[in-house]
Amino acid sequence: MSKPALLALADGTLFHGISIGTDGTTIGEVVFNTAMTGYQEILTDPSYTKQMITLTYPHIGNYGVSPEDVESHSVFAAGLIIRDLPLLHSNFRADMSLGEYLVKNNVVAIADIDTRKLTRILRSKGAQPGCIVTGDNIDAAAAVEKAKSFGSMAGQDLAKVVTCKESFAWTKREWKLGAGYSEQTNPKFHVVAYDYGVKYNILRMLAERGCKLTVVPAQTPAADVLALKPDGVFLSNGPGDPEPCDYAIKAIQAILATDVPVFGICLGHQLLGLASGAKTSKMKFGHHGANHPVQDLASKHVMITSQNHGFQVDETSLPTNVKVTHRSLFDGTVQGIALTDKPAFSFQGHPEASPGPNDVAYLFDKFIALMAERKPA
Ligand SMILES: NC(=O)CC[C@H](N)C(=O)O
Repeated sequence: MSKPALLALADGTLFHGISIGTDGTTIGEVVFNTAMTGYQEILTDPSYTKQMITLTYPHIGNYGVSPEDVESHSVFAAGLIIRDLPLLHSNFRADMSLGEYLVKNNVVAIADIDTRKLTRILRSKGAQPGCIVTGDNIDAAAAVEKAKSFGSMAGQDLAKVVTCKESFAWTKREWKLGAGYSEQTNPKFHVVAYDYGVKYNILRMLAERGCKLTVVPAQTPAADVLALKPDGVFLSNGPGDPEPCDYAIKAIQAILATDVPVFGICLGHQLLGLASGAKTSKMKFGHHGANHPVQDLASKHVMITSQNHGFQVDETSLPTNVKVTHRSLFDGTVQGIALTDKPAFSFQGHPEASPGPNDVAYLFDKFIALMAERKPA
């Protein structure tokens, strides 16, 4: 028999359901994600630190979990909120069910709640703190108070919390059916990647395109990075608010003073914006999903993209040497920028997908082309 569970929002709304993960209490910012698949990649994306994810697709867990489908070394999401966990999963790659995985990874999670109602609340009022409690005799008023105690994501520097402790090398390439992951044994470029909470598929896609990578902790000074003589510097995705990451902004400014190509994704995009003199702000409920249309303003192509962010680069704050390259067709917000006087550009969504469509993978090729231009074969 499943134990009861309660999701309490800071505004006092209560959702009664069942516990499908570990027993306990968790708090975080409640967001909704519209991806239909990819729950394991989402749970292990470090950008979700301190966030509880509502998946709007009603059946979550159909294909179980696989040890190969992780985006980092562990689960980072603060909790999972779903409509229905199927009794059975079916997938030749799976080694356990989603429920078993949640217990094994100490994730507090709730199912059997009206996720459509919850999403409508988050959409109209904005993302807000929540608390999941499991067990009998739950004190709902105490759960609402716990939710409120979370405060806001604004002002929280979480990149330095989730980053690697020491630098490491990465050579693993993209996953292929029948072959799994292979190694990059003949690299042409050396990329130093700042780890603000990096997703593995970004590293895999760079390795696939001929890079060997040195992943460095978020607070590594620019001088140490430049001493590694990189052909390019990558700024990763990551959790929290970009604005308090002053060490990163300072390091990026020092790297921009050279002619080394720079590519940023998500938090890395926001940090490139801040380092260039732009401002960032918190969005109402952000973008989380795998079905967001974004336009490349140069080619006019519209791509369906993977998204996961709650902050944005403010267009009106952009200095004259930064141009907008991509725009969200949902709300018109900035989705990509490029410096006009430096080989530096960034994307707000997730070109590495995982989960999601691969429409924006060409940005990795663009980064490779910038490095190749500077370092002819
Ligand atoms: N995926 C990310 O890198 C997210 C960036 C940032 N934490 C935001 O929420 O906007």
